[in-house]
Amino acid sequence: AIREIITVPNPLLKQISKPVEGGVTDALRALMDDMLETMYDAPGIGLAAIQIGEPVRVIVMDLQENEEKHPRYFVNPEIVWASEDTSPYDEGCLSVPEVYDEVLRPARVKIKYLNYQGEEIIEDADGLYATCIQHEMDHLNGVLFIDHLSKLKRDRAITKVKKLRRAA
Ligand SMILES: O=C(O)C[C@@H](Cc1ccccc1)C(=O)SCC(=O)c1ccccc1
Ligand SMILES: [Zn+2]
Repeated sequence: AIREIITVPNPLLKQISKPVEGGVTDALRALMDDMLETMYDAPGIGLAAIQIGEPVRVIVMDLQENEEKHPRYFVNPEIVWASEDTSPYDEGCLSVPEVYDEVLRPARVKIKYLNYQGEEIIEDADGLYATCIQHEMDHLNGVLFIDHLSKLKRDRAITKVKKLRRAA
């Protein structure tokens, strides 16, 4: 089912999400299916469970490379290594609609997570995959991409989203 995406300002988005206990169950897979459906509908390329109000450490992603659907699921993801060198990207966020700004993040990361089947995966990420997984991992720690910007830019972003909401 398509779920409502929480937008700023909302204290829920600042919560630290809790690790999933008890492995990847059918109930957890149902949540990940809802997250993916919600993400495609938005549309977006990633979604953290907290963005639909579920404070658990679960992320879905589909970078939609060359138009094929390639969904990825991450349960209890961890960044186990990050490169010194960084790369900029004009990020957006479904919880901060119609705001885009440049964020610098490590260019490459090594991640460890459980996949849809509950298998442990260790994987290297670079490019948009690296940028997106770090953006989603921030969500699990209550951090939004605008928290990496100046206070001035952050306040302007929140003011802009408030105006959008009134107009809706
Ligand atoms: O809020 C989110 O986590 C989703 C966010 C993920 C993200 C985008 C860009 C850089 C880092 C992380 C989005 O998907 S915003 C929407 C967006 O960027 C997009 C939407 C449709 C097609 C392609 C990109
Ligand atoms: Zn986001």
